[in-house]
Amino acid sequence: MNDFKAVVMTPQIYRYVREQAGRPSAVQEKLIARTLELGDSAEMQIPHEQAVLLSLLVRITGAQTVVEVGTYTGYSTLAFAQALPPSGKVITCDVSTEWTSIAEEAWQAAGVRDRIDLRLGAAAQTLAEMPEEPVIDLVFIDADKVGYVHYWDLLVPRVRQGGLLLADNTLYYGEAADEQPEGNAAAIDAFNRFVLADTRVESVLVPIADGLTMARKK
Ligand SMILES: C[S@@+](CC[C@H](N)C(=O)[O-])C[C@H]1O[C@@H](n2cnc3c(N)ncnc32)[C@H](O)[C@@H]1O
Repeated sequence: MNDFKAVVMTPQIYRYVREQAGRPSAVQEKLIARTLELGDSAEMQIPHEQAVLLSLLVRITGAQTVVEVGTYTGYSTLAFAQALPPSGKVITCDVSTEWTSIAEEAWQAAGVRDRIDLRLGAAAQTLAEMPEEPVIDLVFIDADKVGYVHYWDLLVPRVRQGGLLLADNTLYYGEAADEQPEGNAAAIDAFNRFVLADTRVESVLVPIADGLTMARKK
């Protein structure tokens, strides 16, 4: 077995990867453009190929109930909602009315607003207030990096057996792999170690976009 079997990403290879994900819809194009107008924060939006993966995961797992931590302008929420059956629901948590009002316009335009339950407030409190029954099919953690371990601990008991947990930015620009990561990269490295040691799940870190940890609850 090769010790090193990975493609080192270049702009040309990345363009090729993006082409394989197909084109964003008109609503997605508009949301990407509107988000870019926000300036630096736009880098928080997941790339389109990752949104395609999130939609596929909803369809493959047959998820009905999705919980997302970190809405921003709603690109990932939209990917979940569009893949859900009409009876499905995405509960999405954020603290920003400015960013989520942009999201709400896009969800409305895509005709999926009624599948989305936006909860404004600190995610730790929002999640703690959810019933403790294991009814969630899929979770996506994509908010403040120092909160990941706590969000994970609040969510694992609420996910059904066989359910899927996803966490974004688990490479953190590659800095999580530094010998002595700092700041958010250190928080992500601590999260990655926590997940690896968590006997409630089986997991893998997939090097798509900024790194996506995927875990199945045992
Ligand atoms: C990386 S962005 C989410 C990107 C989004 N998933 C997308 O695809 O466009 C992180 C979001 O987490 C939110 N956030 C940060 N700290 C939070 C907290 N304590 N509780 C809830 N949301 C928080 C921010 O307001 C921001 O919108």
